[in-house]
Amino acid sequence: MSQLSFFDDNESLRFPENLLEYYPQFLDTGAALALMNELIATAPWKQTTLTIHDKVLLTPRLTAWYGDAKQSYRLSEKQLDAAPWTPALSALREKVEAFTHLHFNSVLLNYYRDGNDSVAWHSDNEKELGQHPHIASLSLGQARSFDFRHKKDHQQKYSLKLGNGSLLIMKGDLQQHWEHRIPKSARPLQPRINLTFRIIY
Ligand SMILES: O=C(O)CCC(=O)C(=O)O
Ligand SMILES: [Fe+2]
Repeated sequence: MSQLSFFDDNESLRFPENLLEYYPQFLDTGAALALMNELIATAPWKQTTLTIHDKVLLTPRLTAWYGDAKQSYRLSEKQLDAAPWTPALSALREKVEAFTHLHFNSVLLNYYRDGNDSVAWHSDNEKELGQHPHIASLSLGQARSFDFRHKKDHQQKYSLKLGNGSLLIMKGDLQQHWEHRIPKSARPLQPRINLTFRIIY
């Protein structure tokens, strides 16, 4: 499978390949859109809350969580119960595992309904994920910008468009030294679902 290069004419714009791999066509267009529509209709979507400066706000996206039995995981201080794998998500997990040679025991789904939905700067560095987690991130539907920046030097900043059917592998020191986000868009955008396959210890 072809991997998109992070090389640019300007050598300094090159993102370290030991931290990210991007495969634009992991799923074909039709399969990716069909899966998105199935997930929109069937996943146990929840909108959680977050507290900023003593204000309780709704998280600007919907989430759902699937995993092996007895899998529990603290996400943003919230204990989420993992739903059992569905046939479609089991098949997808097998495809991701065959490609990455990793075994994932859970998947977090994010549903961005339109350009107002987003995820703020963060890193996935919960201790349950281990020191240098491999996270396989599959995107369905609307292409969205994925920004990342160095935690100690925000000038070191990159952006990548995550297209329909693409697979992004996050690995190495990425969660330790970098943070990422999906920004809001002023333009009207179609729905997008992102699935992050994770290994919870
Ligand atoms: O939607 C995405 O591509 C990223 C989601 C994300 O960063 C997360 O779930 O931790
Ligand atoms: Fe993340």
